[in-house]
Amino acid sequence: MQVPAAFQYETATSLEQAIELLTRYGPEARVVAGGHSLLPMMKLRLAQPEALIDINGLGELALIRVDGHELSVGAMVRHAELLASPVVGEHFPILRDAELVIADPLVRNRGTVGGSLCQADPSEDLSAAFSALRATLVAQGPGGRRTIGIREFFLGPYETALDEAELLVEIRVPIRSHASAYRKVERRVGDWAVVAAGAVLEISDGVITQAGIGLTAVGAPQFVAERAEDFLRGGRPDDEGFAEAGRIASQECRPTADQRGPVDYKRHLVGELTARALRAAAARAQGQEA
Ligand SMILES: Cc1cc2nc3c(=O)[nH]c(=O)nc-3n(C[C@H](O)[C@H](O)[C@H](O)COP(=O)(O)OP(=O)(O)OC[C@H]3O[C@@H](n4cnc5c(N)ncnc54)[C@H](O)[C@@H]3O)c2cc1C
Repeated sequence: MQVPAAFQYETATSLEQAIELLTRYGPEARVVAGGHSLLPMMKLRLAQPEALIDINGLGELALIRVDGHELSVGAMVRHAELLASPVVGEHFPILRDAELVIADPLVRNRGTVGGSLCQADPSEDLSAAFSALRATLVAQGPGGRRTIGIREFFLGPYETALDEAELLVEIRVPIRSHASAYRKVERRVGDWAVVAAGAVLEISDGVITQAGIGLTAVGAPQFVAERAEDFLRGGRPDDEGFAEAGRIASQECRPTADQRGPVDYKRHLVGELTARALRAAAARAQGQEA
């Protein structure tokens, strides 16, 4: 049986206390949220924190709110809560689509939105979905609060822009007129993505004024396909343009061969899923369910 190395365990009762504990224990301390990523890594001894700071008691981080014209998702919101949220379903179908295919109900009941982003796993679905939405992340540390654009948050696999004693507090996304969708291929239900693509479209007078394309599991820098986004902006939302955007996305990502498939297959999936997500988003913009 795999067991983690010994560690100190602390329960934070406030955000301030969590930051104080992180500061006191230093670089060898980690916060634990749902524990679904961290604990398996500890059991495999890939992570050996000297102290775990449990933030499950921080109810202030577990809210989904509409704040002015923005959706605010607390870092401790569970996957299942994001999936069940009516405001998320109405304004951000890309998040609902993604949550429907993340793991299984056991993981979704416990795993958190903040933990998913902070883990920065290259195959994480929410990282791609929130990157397509150009979300803003709010972090808090000993020096106070700061905001980080999600496209500056991911520094590389398992690496983020958070400072040592900083916590991710909330994720903010403007509620504006846009349409979105997420499409994933997995080997079996509940598995990590072979490839997944998310699309966000803002359309005005029949022209695309802004586009977001998020990709996961294919080494796309910051989980996005920027050249495909540039191509779409200013064009018409039609099948031909979507297929070309998919082709560009398939060229700009950097998949590697693994047990989920060879590089060519993954590039093909990127093209296909990007086009499908764009078509589904465009259909939703016209009030059709996709
Ligand atoms: C069987 C299984 C299947 C899965 N399938 C999928 C899938 O299909 N798609 C997918 O996207 N994901 C999948 N996951 C991953 C799952 O989404 C994540 O494990 C989980 O949501 C991470 O959140 P957590 O709350 O469990 O994080 P934890 O494991 O508690 O933490 C992860 C990391 O983030 C840090 N952290 C957590 N919260 C904060 C915070 N607020 N501020 C700063 N740092 C923080 C921790 O210190 C740790 O380093 C799967 C996981 C499992 C176990």
